[in-house]
Amino acid sequence: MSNSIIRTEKLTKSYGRGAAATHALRGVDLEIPRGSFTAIVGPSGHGKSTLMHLLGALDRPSSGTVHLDGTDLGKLDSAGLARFRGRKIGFVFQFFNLLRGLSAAENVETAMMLSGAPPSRQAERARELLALVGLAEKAGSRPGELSGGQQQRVAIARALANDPEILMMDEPTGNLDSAAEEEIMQILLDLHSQGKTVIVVTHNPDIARRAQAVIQVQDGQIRA
Ligand SMILES: Nc1ncnc2c1ncn2[C@@H]1O[C@H](COP(=O)(O)OP(=O)(O)OP(=O)(O)O)[C@@H](O)[C@H]1O
Repeated sequence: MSNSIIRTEKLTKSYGRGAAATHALRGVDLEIPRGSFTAIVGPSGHGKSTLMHLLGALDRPSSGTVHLDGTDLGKLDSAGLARFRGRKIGFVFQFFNLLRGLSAAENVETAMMLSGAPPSRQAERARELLALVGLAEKAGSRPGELSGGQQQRVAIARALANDPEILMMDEPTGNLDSAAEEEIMQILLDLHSQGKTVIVVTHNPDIARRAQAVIQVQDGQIRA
């Protein structure tokens, strides 16, 4: 097993065509070690989210390759890519993206719908994961009844539902106050110490300071 869980070569991504094209990534070579805690930082609009989307198989590059756990993502068709992504990666976004009409537990269970696990096991695992993020008491609450920090913890529990090796987050604390931000940070550090590979796109210097590795994206390239 390689020591890098993600490796990219000459990765580029352009949106649009011709004179109107935006060259969001312009040749990115990077490696992310298995089990590391990596922050992706850089000025707004310089390509961080685009990079995360390519690393996480949410989008395809214009050119170049991404190897994720030894698999060349460019060799997978759309269905294969979706399956691979579902197995390997849990995602957390800035605005939580929870389903408003469902309870916290049901939100976590939705991520397991395709796992084939029996519903009783899914319900049990949802409760275990909510307990892990300190929300055992709130399993029956809907997102509207939870604070921003609590909603983000539900989103983390959901991202962990299928026990992914990698957790990818785009500005997970961007919408939170500093107390909630610290709670989320502690959860991320715990997950990292349990062996998860944690990759966080962030403007938050506290997160970047506590990461093991920092990747600086500027003008669509990695700054050495
Ligand atoms: N779907 C899209 N269509 C067209 N242009 C896009 C698209 N997504 C991103 N871009 C452009 O690509 C460039 C990089 O955007 P990206 O979202 O990756 O930056 P970012 O560093 O994550 O920014 P922020 O910190 O503000 O979230 C920007 O110029 C943006 O306008």
